[in-house]
Amino acid sequence: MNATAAPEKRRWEAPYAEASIDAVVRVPGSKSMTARALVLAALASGPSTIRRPLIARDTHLMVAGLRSIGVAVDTGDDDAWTVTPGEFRGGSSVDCGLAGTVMRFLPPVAALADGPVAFDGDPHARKRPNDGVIKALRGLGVDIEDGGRLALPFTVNATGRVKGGALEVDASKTSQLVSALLMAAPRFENGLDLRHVGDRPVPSRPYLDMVVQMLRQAGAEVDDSEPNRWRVAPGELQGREWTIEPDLQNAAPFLCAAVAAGGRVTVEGWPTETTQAGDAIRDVLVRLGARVEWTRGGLTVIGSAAPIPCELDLADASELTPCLAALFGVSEGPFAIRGVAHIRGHETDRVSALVTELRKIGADVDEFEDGFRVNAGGRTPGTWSTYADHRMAHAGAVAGLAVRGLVLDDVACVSKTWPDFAEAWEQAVHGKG
Ligand SMILES: O=C(O)C1=C[C@@H](OP(=O)(O)O)[C@@H](O)[C@H](O)C1
Ligand SMILES: C=C(OP(=O)(O)O)C(=O)O
Repeated sequence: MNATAAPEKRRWEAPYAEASIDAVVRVPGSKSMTARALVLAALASGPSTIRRPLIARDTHLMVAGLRSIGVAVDTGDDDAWTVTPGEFRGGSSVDCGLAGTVMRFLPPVAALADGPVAFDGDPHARKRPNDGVIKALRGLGVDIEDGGRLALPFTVNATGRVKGGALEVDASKTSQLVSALLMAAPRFENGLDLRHVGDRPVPSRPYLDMVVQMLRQAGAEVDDSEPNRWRVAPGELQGREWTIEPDLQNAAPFLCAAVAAGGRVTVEGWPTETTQAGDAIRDVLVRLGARVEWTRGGLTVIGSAAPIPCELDLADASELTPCLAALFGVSEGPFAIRGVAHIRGHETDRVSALVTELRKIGADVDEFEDGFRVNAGGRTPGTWSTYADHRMAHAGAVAGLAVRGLVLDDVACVSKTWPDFAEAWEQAVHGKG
């Protein structure tokens, strides 16, 4: 199997919860930390080791992209990848798949190569917003050929140097624009003084804490003391050893299962301190009435009889939207999720996709520009479409716990961040996890 290719579709009947759940789950490494560790390692002046990396399509695409511009990445040991940086080569091409991290993080790195680097991706990747990255690099003096599309496919006509300096961007469509520029900034001649000037705030802000923390760990000087402004001094990044935390976004559907089906779910190795946005699921589940406890094995959630109605603003943790929407879609309600207009630009238009699928299972749902309200849940069986989006598959799995006979039209899309998700889910629902 080609680990970077879009997977062949696979239908899957989501397991129905005949009884309450009692599972212990080990989730793979964080996509966002693995992506940042790879990029920072490539930009460093010496070799790095990445322990417990996420092994999935998005991180394989990142590795392949880095290799194509001349970075040596050894992925022979699943528990420790090693990265040996080199001069960035032009005359190469990068497949972004459907990975936001690849299509945003690699163009500023490629701008430091000695010639053109071409970027393209899956059909839907061409529809995801990338005007921010293209405009920002142009603002820094980098030539980009995009046929006027301001989106994939495009070519970065790199000359080996980026001047850097002051730059204003509108990062309201994706926080990844800021992360991308900050990581490459120490290698810009004048560093970077970046300001977000959009009308709407930057979404998914914990990811900015993550990038700043990881940059500092690699030896960069970063000043983020002013809101919406980040200053990065020019300088060398150090190679180092990175240890990747478990992915809390991917843990969230399992924790939601304890509420949807009743019972208890423990996620092993939950970090007590983290910059991961997915950590917000703990507070959300408490608000819904679940018990959330630290246990020696990790974090345990014990589901309540029925989730307590509420309205959530998930602007900072919007990847939780699909699995929570599914939980709400099979519960009494009402529940609302707001502040997530930007997820219309994720792997699919998630607001529209969730509203469509929840209505198919019989839920009464109102759609807003920035979210939706589930007035009452439903339990009608049928086909749940996943739109090539891993988190729509996670959502279908959560809904399927309560809807007997719910069939996902494709579960293979989970390969983006967790190729074995369906097996782990079946194990959690049917057997002792
Ligand atoms: O920087 C990152 O690793 C990510 C930032 C977020 O992107 P958006 O700001 O586009 O939501 C998040 O949704 C994505 O899955 C990962
Ligand atoms: C939005 C997501 O991914 P990406 O990194 O492709 O933006 C996601 O994983 O939910």
